Formats: sequence, C-alpha cells, structure tokens
Amino acid sequence: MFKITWKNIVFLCLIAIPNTLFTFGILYIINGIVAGKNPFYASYIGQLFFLIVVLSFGLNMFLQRKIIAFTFNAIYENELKIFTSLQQTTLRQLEAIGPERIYGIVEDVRLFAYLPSIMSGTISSLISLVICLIYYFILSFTAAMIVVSIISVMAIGYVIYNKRLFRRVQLLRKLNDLYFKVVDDTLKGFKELKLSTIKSTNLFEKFLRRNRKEVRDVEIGIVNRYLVLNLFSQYGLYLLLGIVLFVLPLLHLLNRESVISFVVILLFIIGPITNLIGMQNFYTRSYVANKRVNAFLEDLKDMPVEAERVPEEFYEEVEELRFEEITYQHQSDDFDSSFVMGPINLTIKKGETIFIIGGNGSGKSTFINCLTGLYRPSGGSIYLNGKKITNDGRYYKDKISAIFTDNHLFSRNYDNYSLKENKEYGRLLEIMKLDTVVLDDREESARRKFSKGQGKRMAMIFALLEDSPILVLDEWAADQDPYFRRYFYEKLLPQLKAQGKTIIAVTHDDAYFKYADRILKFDYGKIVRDLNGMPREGELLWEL
Ligand SMILES: Nc1ncnc2c1ncn2[C@@H]1O[C@H](COP(=O)(O)OP(=O)(O)OP(=O)(O)O)[C@@H](O)[C@H]1O
Repeated sequence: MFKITWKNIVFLCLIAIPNTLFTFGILYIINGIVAGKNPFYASYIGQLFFLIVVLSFGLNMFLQRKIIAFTFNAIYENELKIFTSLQQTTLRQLEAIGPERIYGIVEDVRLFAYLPSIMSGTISSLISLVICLIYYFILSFTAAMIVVSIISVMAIGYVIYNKRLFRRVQLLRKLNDLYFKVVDDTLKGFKELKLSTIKSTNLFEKFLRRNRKEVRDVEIGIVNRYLVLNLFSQYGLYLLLGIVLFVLPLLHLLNRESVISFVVILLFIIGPITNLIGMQNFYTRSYVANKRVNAFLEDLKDMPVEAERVPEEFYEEVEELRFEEITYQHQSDDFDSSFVMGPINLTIKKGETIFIIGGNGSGKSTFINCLTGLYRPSGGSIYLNGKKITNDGRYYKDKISAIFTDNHLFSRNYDNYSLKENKEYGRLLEIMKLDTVVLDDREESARRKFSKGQGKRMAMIFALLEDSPILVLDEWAADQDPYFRRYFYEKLLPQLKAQGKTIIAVTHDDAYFKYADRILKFDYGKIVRDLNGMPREGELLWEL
C-alpha cells in the first residue's frame, strides 16, 4: 500500500540534512553555554540561536505538511484502488474473499490516518539521535563507542522481541476478520436471532464473547509487552546515564567537561529515543496492515484485462447468443464442490422467451451467472452474433439487464437516466401498480422501503428503464401475489416479447409454462430437455 520510492528518500534526505544541521547548531550552542564554553552575553550567539530555531521551525512545518499530504493521498489512492479492484473482480473471486475480509481491509487502510504525526515524530527523533551520536564521537571516540554499543544491544533485543509481537498483531487482525463475520451474521440475521434465544445465545457466548475475549487477551499481551519494552528502554537509558556519570570517568575515558556534555546530550536524546520506542506499537500494526492490504490487492489482481475499445459488435443488435461446450465448476476452500455445470451447447435467438426450469441445486443460477458473464466459464466459449466474446465481456454484459433472487435496490441512482419527468418511468409505475406507493418522480421516493414483492417490481422498473435487449430474471415472480404473477406471465412477458426483447427466466411456476417459446430443463448441471413449445400431453416435466 505504502511504497517509499527513491524520490521520497531523496526528498527526506534533502529535508533531513539541513534539519540535522539546525538541530546540531541548537545543541552545540546549549552545550557550549552549559559547559561554560560560550559566554551568555555574546549577543550574536543568542541571535544565531533564535535564527536557527525559526529556520528549523519553518523546515519542520514544511516537512510535516508534505508528510500529511503524502499520507492522505496514499489513503485516498488505496481506497480507490480497493474499490476499483472490487469493481473489476469476478463474482467468483468476491465469493471466495468474503465480506468480512473487505471490512477488515477498509479498517486497515484507515489506520494510516495516524501516520503523519507518527512519521514526523520518528524523523525528528531519528535526526536528534544521529546528531547526538555524531557529537559524542567528536567529544570522545571510545566513550561514544561504549554508548553506541549499549544502544545497539538494546536495539537488537528490541528487534527480536518485536518480531514476536508482529506475529501477535497478525493474529489480532485475523481474529478481527472473524469478528466481522459475526457482525455480518448479527445484522443480516437480526430477525432470526431475535426469534431464537438458542441462536442468539450461542452466537453471543460461543462466538462473539470468545472472539472478543481472545482479542482482549491478545491486545493486553501486546500492549503489556510494549510497556515492558518501553520501561526497559527508559531504565536502560538511566543505566547509560549512570555509566557516563560514574563508570567512564572512573576508567579515565571521559574528563569532567566531557561528562557534562555527555550528560546534556543524553538528556537531550532520552525524549527522542523514548518516542521511537513508543511508536513501535503503531509501526508494527501499520506493517501488518500494509501487508494485508497488499495481499488483498494481490488476490484481486488476477483480473481480466479490460477491452480498450468498444468492439463493433457492441453497436449491433443482438441476433443470437451461442454457448459452445460451456462448463463451470465452483471452487471453495471451505467445502467440497463436486458440482460441475455443463457442457452446455445452446443457441438463443433474438426475441425468444425462454424458461429455465429444474430442481433445487440443478445449476440454474450457476448457468444464469455464466450467461450474464458474472462467472467466467471454466471451459467453452460464448458467441454474440457469431463473434466470440473475449476478455471479461464487459460490452456483452451491458446488453443484459438482470433481476436476481437476492436483488439489491441501490440507495442512489447510479444509472445514466433520470426519474424526474421521465414519462416511461411514470408509465411503468402504473403498469407495476406502484403509482399509489411511489407518489412522485423524486429519486428519494423510488428508494424508500418496499415490501419484498414491491421491491421486485421496482427492480423490474429499473431493469426496463435500462432498455437492454436481453432481460434475465431469476425467479422474479416467486415473490408476487397471484394477480401480479398472472399479469407477469400473461401480459408483461408478451408485451416485452413484442418489443423484441429476449427473455430468459428461471421459474418454478409450471402453471405458466405455456407462455414460454422454449423450456430448458436442468438436472445435475446439464440441460436434459430443450422443448420448443409446451410439453406433450401428459408429460410431467418435473419427473424426468
Ligand atoms: N458459490 C458457490 N460455491 C460452491 N458451490 C456452489 C456455489 N453456488 C452454488 N453452488 C453449488 O452448485 C450447485 C448448483 O447450484 P445453483 O445455485 O446453480 O442451483 P439452482 O438450480 O439455482 O438451485 P435453486 O433452485 O435452489 O436456486 C449446488 O450443488 C450448489 O450447492
């Protein structure tokens, strides 16, 4: 997600070098005065001191603004990248990823909003540390080596310890993904949970409580360890102070004047070092978040390449759709997916009204997902007007309007048409008997809460407003009352057929089979009957 480029590094160096010199200047002046090297009354030193402070302030302000812009730009770009990837990914990949991982990733990206203050703190702390070490070496090489060695030992111990914490942070994020799964179940299964004490108690006790308890314990473990680490570092610095004050002079490695300088410098860097250590918690979490976002984007990477130009056939009328040896196999890590659809060989002509029938699990919806281009077939090809559909068939999909069993009515109008003063919309509201429910042509009125059947009718209105040549309906009439069901088969379908639309409808309504031009019966993923017109007298389609 966050990639530090060479440009960034050069930029940081260009800022860091003068900043280092300024900080060095400040430290040098303070130390000179405290150690009695520079007189207090030398006015030019005071002026120089204030000048350096002002310049350093300006430079830091500039740097922090740049970091803020860089961070929020990276968050913005990554949020867009995630949604672009989601838009381009296939239904199969989305089903495999699961919503909980997506919620987790959105949360991971937002973590970086804390980055600017942390990063500028880190840079200034690092600069101070480097300056102090340089200064130490100027004062006494041997003593500086001792200090550097002690700090290095502390840093190595810190890195080793931090690695273990890294694994715990990873576990924490995984536990949070599971948590989102439970949240999803709680919201989507709200009614079922309200009705069943057993379900809601088990969800709470066996999953939610257990998960949160685990998260609490892991969090406490992580924060406690960081706390120990911070205390060790802090007291390690006091230890260092003791060594500088008592041991190094005793070993004649430092004289009295240098001891004062060493102590002043050490006191100066205690703050930055404590800062650097305190920020590790955040850095470890961001590192894990960064890895997760990258892995997520990588998982979505296996995307079809979009066609650059609109193919000529896009402008042609849909005369024929042909499926040649189409097969599809579900893939899932969680359960055995032995079901294979196909091979399907089928030609659909313009204006045909086709009913797809078959028992539960016979592969009707799988076929619909292949037909609409949502599933990329595992084998075979689809031809539009005799031309093979390549890439992800984006332009092919645009020829189709579909209403699925779990149809979603969007909270806003994402289409190119407007409902305002739209005559066709008014006419469709009347046809669908929704003109007494949706009282005006405002967008908000069309996005209100509907009953299930009304919602499907509203979905039909939106689908018809898209004016696509092919209409795919997955058990649309199942939620309709007898009057509307009848109206749908006897009036609406013939009207749409008369307009030249090709209709492919999954249905279990055998009383209305006679309204189909053609019936395709599925069984075990295969078309076992392809009937033009009504079945022969006495033939029961369900019993084949
Ligand atoms: N996303 C999926 N991953 C794995 N297997 C799946 C998936 N979706 C469906 N299946 C399996 O594929 C088979 C066909 O399912 P499909 O939904 O196509 O049947 P259907 O004919 O539409 O059934 P129904 O009439 O019940 O809606 C079933 O055995 C089902 O369990």
